[in-house]
Amino acid sequence: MTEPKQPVKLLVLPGDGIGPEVVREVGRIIAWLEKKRGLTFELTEDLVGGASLAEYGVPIRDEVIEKAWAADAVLFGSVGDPKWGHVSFDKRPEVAILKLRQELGLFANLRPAKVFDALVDSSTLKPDVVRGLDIMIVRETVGGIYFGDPRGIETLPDGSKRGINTEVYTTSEIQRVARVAFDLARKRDNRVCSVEKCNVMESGLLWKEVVTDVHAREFPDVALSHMLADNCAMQLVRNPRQFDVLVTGNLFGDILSDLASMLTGSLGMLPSATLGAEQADGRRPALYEPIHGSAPDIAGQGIANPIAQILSFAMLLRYSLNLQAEADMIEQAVSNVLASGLRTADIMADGMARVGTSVMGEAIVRELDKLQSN
Ligand SMILES: NC(=O)C1=CN([C@@H]2O[C@H](COP(=O)(O)OP(=O)(O)OC[C@H]3O[C@@H](n4cnc5c(N)ncnc54)[C@H](O)[C@@H]3O)[C@@H](O)[C@H]2O)C=CC1
Ligand SMILES: CC(C)CC(=O)C(=O)O
Ligand SMILES: [Mg+2]
Repeated sequence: MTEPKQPVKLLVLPGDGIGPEVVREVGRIIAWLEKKRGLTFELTEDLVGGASLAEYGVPIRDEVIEKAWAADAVLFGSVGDPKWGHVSFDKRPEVAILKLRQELGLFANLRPAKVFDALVDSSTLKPDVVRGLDIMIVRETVGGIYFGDPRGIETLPDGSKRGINTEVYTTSEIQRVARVAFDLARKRDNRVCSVEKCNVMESGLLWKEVVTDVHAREFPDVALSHMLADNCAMQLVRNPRQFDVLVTGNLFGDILSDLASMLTGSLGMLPSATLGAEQADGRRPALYEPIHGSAPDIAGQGIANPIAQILSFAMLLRYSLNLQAEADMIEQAVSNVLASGLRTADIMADGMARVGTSVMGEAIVRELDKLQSN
């Protein structure tokens, strides 16, 4: 993969709650890359989620999907606002991210749970259990129970109701995400654990069969294991080091990655990349977002941790633009700032200096300056 044609076209969708607060901090890093690394970015910003509902009456416009296709990559904040709790299900702010994933075919959501040395004491687990921990969760994102039919809320003859969602996975949906996981494993510790509930779900049984088949045919050199999702939740807390790459469906991946974030210290630390299929012209649609949501409980206070968003941007540089040196620099700058003792509230510990969102962002840019001059 060669480095990108310039200017790099980014669609920036800050969204709701803390989304705009943490995306703003990426803006500083983009400005730094332009000034100090000679890169040029063409940024297009638009509204999604509750912000779009307020302005346009829909969580996302078709025009925004078109802009996402035209961009080299999408940088997404988060969506969701309790203010819109009354709207019908298909108009909720969260539809914006579901629709982007589905329309762009973003099926492989990479959620790395990596523990920074400086944060071993912030983890929910003992330092020795998490030191050096580096897990990659590969979550399928356009199938499964978030999208299956039938769905809805039906009124029964007696006036009571039933809510329905359906877990559906097809062979090809499982094959393509399994290939992503096996490919990633080959560049890491060469181990994949596939997670489902084949003991009680047919979709899980098919998942296991297809992953086993893809492994045997295409990736026999990678060590493959299987685990039921409930056990996996427990094992992630008991002994997370047993995992290298986890591959799983939409719902289990959503839950297990929020759980894994606490091994790293906070939900505010976990970035993600969501990748689609390579197109005929060689381009691959991709969206980068933290795994957290809009955090309405802390929105507007300037205290959100911007690191998950900043690390998501580092993933964008790595996966969509092949700017490995710049991605490495950002990750190193985050590591150095944490080592210097700065902490947002969510990762605060005794003896450390508590800072807000923008001071953390500024400190990371200062650290980039130091790395550049070394
Ligand atoms: N991709 C997306 O846009 C996502 C959207 N959501 C939506 O976000 C809204 C809020 O959902 P919640 O369940 O509260 O999950 P959440 O992820 O927004 O927050 C959960 C907890 O983690 C904290 N937290 C999250 N990010 C943080 C950060 N960067 N720094 C410090 N603390 C942080 C929050 O303050 C809260 O206490 C909902 O509407 C939900 O649907 C949730 C997850 C993903
Ligand atoms: C659609 C999102 C709100 C679901 C979610 O929590 C996520 O993708 O992490
Ligand atoms: Mg989630």
